[in-house]
Amino acid sequence: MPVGPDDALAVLRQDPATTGIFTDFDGTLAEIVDDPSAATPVPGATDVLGALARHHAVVAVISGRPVSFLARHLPSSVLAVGLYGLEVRRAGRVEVEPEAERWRAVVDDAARTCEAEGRAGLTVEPKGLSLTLHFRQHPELADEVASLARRVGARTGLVVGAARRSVELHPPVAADKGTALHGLAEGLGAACFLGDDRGDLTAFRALDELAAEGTRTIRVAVASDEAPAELLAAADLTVAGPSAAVDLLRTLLPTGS
Ligand SMILES: O=P(O)(O)OC[C@H]1O[C@H](O[C@H]2O[C@H](CO)[C@@H](O)[C@H](O)[C@H]2O)[C@H](O)[C@@H](O)[C@@H]1O
Repeated sequence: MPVGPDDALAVLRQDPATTGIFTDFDGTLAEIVDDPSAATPVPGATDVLGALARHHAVVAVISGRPVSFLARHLPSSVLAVGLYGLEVRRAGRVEVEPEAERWRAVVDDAARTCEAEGRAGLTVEPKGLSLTLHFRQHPELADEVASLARRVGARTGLVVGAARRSVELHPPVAADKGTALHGLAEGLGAACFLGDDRGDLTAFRALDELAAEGTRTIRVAVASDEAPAELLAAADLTVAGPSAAVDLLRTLLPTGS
């Protein structure tokens, strides 16, 4: 018999002390906005994450953003995993994937090249160990930005990935949202991940691996007209947007908290 949303989420409520809550940031906790620096969690997001962190084994935001950005928006009790797993803020300290560190100068150089060679309208977001090339406000630049990213990637060794109305360049290091989630959730009784974009698929796949190891898992997709079909197809549940994602998270709080 098919289970409804409430039944699916019940596995996340049974034992908070052995349950991990993992979520993406942009498009999941924050509405998508034109200016990347203006993104902010929707009302209630920060409070619910802080409340969940009081009861659950681990609550983490796993994002393409740097932890310096996430830290400004999240309570310190919430683990911030930045740059698709290259950075973690734990107990106020930032740990960086050692293999990625030597790419910092390469990323700086790539950001300068993109600023110099990109057409007016391209927004370059340097993030330390990776960078994002945004064309949300100029969709006509999409192909040109993709080709600039491929060119810079080929010259520098950085790996190109697509994101919502943007292209990203990452160090060729074996880290992504999936490896981050797997490392944090291993051994837990239950875990979920909420995400909206293709970069979140690795986290869904990590949940598949954890499920094979015995963890009860839930994948939540945040729908939008930019959501990849593969993400929606892989989800156990779909919510309409960030406010609905926060409503879902609120239902995971123990009664009376
Ligand atoms: O993993 P996430 O937390 O989803 O972060 C992914 C990227 O999100 C940001 O870009 C996206 O959101 C912007 C603000 O709404 C929007 O303008 C842009 O079009 C989206 O691609 C962020 O700027 C990137 O650094 C993150 O990697």
